[in-house]
Amino acid sequence: MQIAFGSDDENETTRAVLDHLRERGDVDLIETDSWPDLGAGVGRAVVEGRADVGVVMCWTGTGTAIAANKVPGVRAALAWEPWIARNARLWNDANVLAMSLKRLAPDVAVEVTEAFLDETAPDPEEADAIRRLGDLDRR
Ligand SMILES: O=C(CO)[C@H](O)[C@H](O)COP(=O)(O)O
Repeated sequence: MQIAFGSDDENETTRAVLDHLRERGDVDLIETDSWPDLGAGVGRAVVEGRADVGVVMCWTGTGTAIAANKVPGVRAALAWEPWIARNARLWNDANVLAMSLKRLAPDVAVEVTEAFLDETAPDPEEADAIRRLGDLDRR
């Protein structure tokens, strides 16, 4: 699996997530300390096919999620617990995971990341809703 990863700061939580991502696949590190550029850079890596999924982190997780979602084709989801991450994949076909590097403990952030990566395909029952999300990119 190719994973694009970007974080605008570094701490125990980001290091734990990055270590986990490196166990799960090849990591393309997007490096800039500007969170809008970071979110968009990870988003572009995903929609341009250089990565299967992306993971973004900033203090809140929200700024990088918003920036990633500005890239047409990105479905970035902010998650803080595994259930949210898993269902963002299943029900929203999320292709970028966003997390707060300040508010998640390292083990929780790794569990959230694992849940996100473990779900590899959306729920077929959500196909129509996911198609409608794609339509919004084209309006
Ligand atoms: O959480 C964030 C954006 O949502 C940023 O990480 C936070 O605002 C710090 O950014 P900067 O160091 O550029 O001021």
